[in-house]
Amino acid sequence: VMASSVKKFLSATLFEYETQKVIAISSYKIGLIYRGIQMLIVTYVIGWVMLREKGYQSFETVVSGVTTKLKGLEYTNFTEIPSIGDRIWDVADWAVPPQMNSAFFVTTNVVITKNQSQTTCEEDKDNKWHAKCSSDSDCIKGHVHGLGWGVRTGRCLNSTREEGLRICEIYGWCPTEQDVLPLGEGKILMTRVQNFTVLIKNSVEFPKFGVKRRNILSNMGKNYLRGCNYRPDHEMDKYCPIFRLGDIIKYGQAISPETAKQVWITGGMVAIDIHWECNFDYDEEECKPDYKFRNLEDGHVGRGWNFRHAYHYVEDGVHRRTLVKAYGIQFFISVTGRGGKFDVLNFTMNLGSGLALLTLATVLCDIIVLNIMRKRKKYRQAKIDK
Ligand SMILES: Nc1ncnc2c1ncn2[C@@H]1O[C@H](COP(=O)(O)OP(=O)(O)OP(=O)(O)O)[C@@H](O)[C@H]1O
Repeated sequence: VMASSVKKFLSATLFEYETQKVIAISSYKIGLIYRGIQMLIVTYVIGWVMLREKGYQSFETVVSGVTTKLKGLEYTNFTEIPSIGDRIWDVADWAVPPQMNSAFFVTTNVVITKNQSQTTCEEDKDNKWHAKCSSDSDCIKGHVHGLGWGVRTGRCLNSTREEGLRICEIYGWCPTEQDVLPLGEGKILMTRVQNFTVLIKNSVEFPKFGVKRRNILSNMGKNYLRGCNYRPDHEMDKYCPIFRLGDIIKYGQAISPETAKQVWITGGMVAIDIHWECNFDYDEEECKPDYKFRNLEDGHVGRGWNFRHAYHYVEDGVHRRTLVKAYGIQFFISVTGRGGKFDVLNFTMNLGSGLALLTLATVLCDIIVLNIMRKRKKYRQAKIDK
C-alpha cells in the first residue's frame, strides 16, 4: 500500500508535464481588438517611452554658475529739481549692489535726499500719525519711534512742509527724507533703462558625462558679442547672451500692458530662466541654452519694490550722507536642465517592461472572450478542461 501511494504521489508531482493548450478563435471582432491593443502598447512603448521620454538614455541635471555684467547710460536734465539736476547716471550709480548671486537690480526711479548730517530737525510730515503734537509735552524727550527718523528732543515745532501742522523735533539724519517721486506719481525718471543691456555668463557642467558648456558659444567672436542683442526668432541671435532690459520685460508676458508699464515706474520682479536640454548621443556643440522670461508682478496692492541705501562722506569734518530711495526691477536668474546619453541598463529595463505590457492584450481579450461575447459558453468549455 505504501509503495503504491508513493508512486502515485511521484507521478502526480515529479513525473508530470504541463503544456499550454492553444485555442484559435477566428473572429474579426476579437482579432481586431487583440491587434488594436497590441498596436496601442507598441506605439506607447516606442513613441512615448523610447522616443519622447528617451527611455534608452540615462540623465543628469546641470551644475551651474552665473555672472552678469550691466551696461547703459542715463542722462537726466532737470535743473529745476535740485536733488536730481543735470547729471549722468552710469552703471556704478544705478546698479546696486554692484554684484549679486544669480540676480541683479536696476534702478528706474529715485527719491534722493542730499546732504544729511546728524543734527536736529522736524520729523517728516509722513510720520505725523505718530509725531503730531500740540505742545512740547506731547514730545517725550528721548523717545524713539521705530518708524520715525530719529530720537525726540522734547520740542514741538511748526512744520515747514505742511501748513498748520505741528510736529515733534527729532535728532537724527537731517533734513529728513521727503518721500515724493521727483517727477510726481506715475512718472519714470530713468527713461533709457529699457535700452540698458545685460551680459549673462553661464557655465554649466554635466559631471557624469564629463561635459562642460558655456552660454557664450565657441563660434561667437569679440565683435559679435559687442554688437548682438538677444532675439528669440533669429537663427544666431537667439543664443546671443546680451539682453536689452526692455526686451526681457516684453518677452516676459506681463499680465497686462498696464502691469508691464507699472514695473518701470514702481519696480518689480522678473525671472530669467536658462534651460539646457542636451542630448549627448549627438555632437555636444548642439548643446545650447534656451532662455525664458517671466514677470513675477501681478499688479495688486503692495506692488513694486524699493529700498534705501546711502553714500557717506565727510565734509569740513562733519559726517554726511546722501540717502537714496531706489525703485527698480530685481531680476532673478535660474538655470535648469538635463543631459542624457544612451545607457544599456536603462534601455533594456524600459524595453523589458514595455514588452511585458503586451501580455495585457491577452488578458483583456480573454476577459472579453470568456465573459462578454455571444459564444462565451462554447469558448469557456473549449478553454477549461476539468
Ligand atoms: N551689458 C553689456 N552689453 C553689451 N556688451 C557687453 C555687456 N557686457 C559686456 N559686453 C561686451 O562683451 C564683451 C565681453 O565682456 P567682458 O566683461 O568679458 O570683457 P571686458 O573687456 O572686461 O568688458 P568691458 O571692459 O567692455 O566691460 C566685451 O566686448 C564687452 O564690451
